[in-house]
Amino acid sequence: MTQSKENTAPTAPTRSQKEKLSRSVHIFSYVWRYRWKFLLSFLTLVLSSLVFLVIMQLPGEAINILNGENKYGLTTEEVFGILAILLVFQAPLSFLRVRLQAEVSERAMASLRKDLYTKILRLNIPFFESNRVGELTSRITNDISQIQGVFSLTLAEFLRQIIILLGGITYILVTMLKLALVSLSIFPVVVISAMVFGSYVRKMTKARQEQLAASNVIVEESLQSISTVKAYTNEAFEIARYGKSIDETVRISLKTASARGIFAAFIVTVMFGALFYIIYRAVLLVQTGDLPVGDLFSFVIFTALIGGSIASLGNFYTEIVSALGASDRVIDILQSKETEPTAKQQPAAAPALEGLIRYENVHFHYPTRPDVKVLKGIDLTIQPGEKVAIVGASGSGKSTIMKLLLRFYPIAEGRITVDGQDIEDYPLEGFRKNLALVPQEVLLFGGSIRENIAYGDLTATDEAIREAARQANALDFIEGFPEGLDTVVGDRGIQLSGGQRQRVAIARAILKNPSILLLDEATSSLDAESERVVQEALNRLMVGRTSIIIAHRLATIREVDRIYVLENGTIVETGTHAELSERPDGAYSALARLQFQAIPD
Ligand SMILES: Nc1ncnc2c1ncn2[C@@H]1O[C@H](COP(=O)(O)OP(=O)(O)OP(=O)(O)O)[C@@H](O)[C@H]1O
Repeated sequence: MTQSKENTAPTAPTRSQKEKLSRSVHIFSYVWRYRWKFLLSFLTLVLSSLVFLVIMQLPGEAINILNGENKYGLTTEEVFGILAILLVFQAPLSFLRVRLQAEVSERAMASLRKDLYTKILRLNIPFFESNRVGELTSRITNDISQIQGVFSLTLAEFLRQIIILLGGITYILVTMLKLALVSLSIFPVVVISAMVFGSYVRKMTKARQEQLAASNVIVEESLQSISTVKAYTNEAFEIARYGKSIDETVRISLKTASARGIFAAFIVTVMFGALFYIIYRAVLLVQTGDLPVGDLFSFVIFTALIGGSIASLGNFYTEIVSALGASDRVIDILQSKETEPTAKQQPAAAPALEGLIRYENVHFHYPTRPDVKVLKGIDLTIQPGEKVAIVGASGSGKSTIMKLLLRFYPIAEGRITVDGQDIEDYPLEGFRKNLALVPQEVLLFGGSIRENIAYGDLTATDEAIREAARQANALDFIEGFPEGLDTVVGDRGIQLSGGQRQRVAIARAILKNPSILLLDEATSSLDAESERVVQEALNRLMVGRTSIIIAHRLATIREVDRIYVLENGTIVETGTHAELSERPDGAYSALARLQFQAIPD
């Protein structure tokens, strides 16, 4: 039961911003690995911002010199000379800053992405059942991009704007106190009202994004199962669903646009109104001789800089807050405890198993559905090299028996032993190396056929891959393609038929050379010829290995050593095909009759 509780992670618990901030230290540790470059980039940022502030004072000073009111005792040539030197000086600073920031953020986020992916792959199967794959991918792509945005740009720009803000205020306070006091009494009012307004607009923008994301999910889902959509002629239904969702996006967008429009009008009127009022006061000061004209010029420049930096702070705040949310979600996964034991925790050596399999009173329910008992006391013994089949109605628990042997889930009660030892006691990776699974629906990875076969043994030689393909009866059709083993399959390549895909999967299993073989027979029947070549390949694959076959068609399992008939999670009959067929009232005969009726040929 505790298991199922844990499974609800990582649909993040709501945390306060403060908690998120302290948790994000973990993400910061990735950046801190490059601390010298990180600090150097900040140093160049501070320097270039200060240089920028100095540069901005010089045009005003030039005007003061024109009017004979110069403050620093410099000539026009000297002012422009300093300007030129500063411009040249800031050039390498700017370059270094951009380059260092990119380097730190790219490298740090690359390590974070790798760690996150490693972690996700090590999570156990129940975790994947309680989390949508789309959400997990979005952690690696969108969330980390958002965090990267903060480290590559936002933090630096934020700091730069703060420096400009503080530097600018200090400058006008020191050089023109009276005027500064006028503007500082007006600015905060404007800024605070802008911020309140801004936060409303941001909230609406977020709602729009979420609605748009919901629409995209519709596109994604329908395209993923496009053949189902078409087979059920549900195009019109999907179009209507998408249309409705998009219309909602438009509605929210327009509401946001109204708010943004009012905001824009407000900013233009109030901000510029305030600015002009301040300039008006400044002109009065010039008229009374209290302010040099050049200072008025500088004042306008600095007020604009201060205004600009205040306006940008709100945006940075939003970006930082949403990156905190993103990092919180990433950390949830990084710290999730639902991992499989890795080689680091257990000795990695792969035991060479004989393949004596024993289920002892195995009871099981899925962690996500603790109330539904799927297996109710399974007992069975399979000798090394034996071939057995499990048959039974859909949902009776056949696949579950296999999944337990693969150690996808912890067993509730009872145990499974292989070669006399509890499977839980073997190092997981080493244990699984002894098993190969040929699944019902073979999904190939995008890539060449060669890569797909080599998935069974990444170190296999070309010769071994070819031999495996030959034994799997796959070499002929592979060589029929102009590119042979290098033929690309999957989304961007050629689509293989069901029988061809199965033979690639068989070749993969042959290459893995396991002592235990798990065959989940395809439900969809192949045509007679494909069926024959696939069956032949399977027979070859099973020689000398303990094999468990989930059979959907009884015709394919006449030759097995033993058949187990499963009903509602219990084994109700055991025997060879001949033995079981002799019991006309038995469960096996009933299944056989059902199939005979279903396929009347
Ligand atoms: N991941 C899962 N989470 C929760 N319940 C599951 C899960 N997988 C299977 N079940 C349930 O467990 C029961 C047994 O499923 P299982 O897949 O083992 O049956 P099966 O005999 O292999 O069926 P089929 O012949 O249709 O493949 C079913 O009631 C199913 O709904």
